[in-house]
Amino acid sequence: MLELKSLYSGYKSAIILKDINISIKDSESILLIGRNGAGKTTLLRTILGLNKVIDGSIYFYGKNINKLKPYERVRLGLGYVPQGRKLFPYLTVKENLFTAKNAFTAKKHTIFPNFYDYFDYILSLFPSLIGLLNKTAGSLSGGEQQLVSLARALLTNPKILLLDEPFEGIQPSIVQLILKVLYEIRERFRISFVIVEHRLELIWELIDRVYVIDNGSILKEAAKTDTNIGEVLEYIYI
Ligand SMILES: Nc1ncnc2c1ncn2[C@@H]1O[C@H](COP(=O)(O)OP(=O)(O)OP(=O)(O)O)[C@@H](O)[C@H]1O
Repeated sequence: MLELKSLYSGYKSAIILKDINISIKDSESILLIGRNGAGKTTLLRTILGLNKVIDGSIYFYGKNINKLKPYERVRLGLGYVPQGRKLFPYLTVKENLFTAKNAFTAKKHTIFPNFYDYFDYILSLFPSLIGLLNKTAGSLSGGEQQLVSLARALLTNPKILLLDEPFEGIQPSIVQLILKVLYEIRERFRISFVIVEHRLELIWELIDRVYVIDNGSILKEAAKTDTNIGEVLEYIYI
């Protein structure tokens, strides 16, 4: 489904990611771990097109998407829940959620052909957002904003969802709600996840493979069922 081949990327001032090779099959999910500044966020941003590919390729269902703009990638099926939510603070919650509409209609949803039916379904997963629809996103708490960010990404109808530290600074009841939603959408729509998270106990059931990123390169990788998985997970403590 998603393949990164000898990928180099970074910022104008520096090459951060070096020779990244990752391959994700349909309905498979991965965890990215690594110390602060290792390049995890840069990797998610590069997959989404927010950082330019310097060398190498990104394939999505066999199509090279290197040159596509972020909105075009979202229309193909890449969803993103960025670190720090990145909502439009002066737009209402409803307006933030409706920014997903064009990406939704760009492709067929297997169960919900109509955006408004799908919108009602997604809202039913986040009942606490119903009373907040007309509030500005910037006036919400951090946890509520994270729910809006996740709901917005889901409304684009992603085939793969990139989640950058989705539980950072979130209270336990909202952490549990986010997990419940992720389990439900995985069961129902078989979507894949790329998760950056250091609290293994939260996401262990959701993932199939772990990659350790260090200084912009992949240092180790293992499937959950591999015998060396314990050795790979030790890097979470570094
Ligand atoms: N806008 C930028 N311009 C230049 N360098 C940047 C920029 N943003 C990040 N970097 C650098 O890129 C490197 C990787 O940062 P990145 O945010 O991808 O790491 P990370 O693994 O996600 O870290 P964390 O766990 O702290 O979120 C760091 O050295 C960082 O300083």
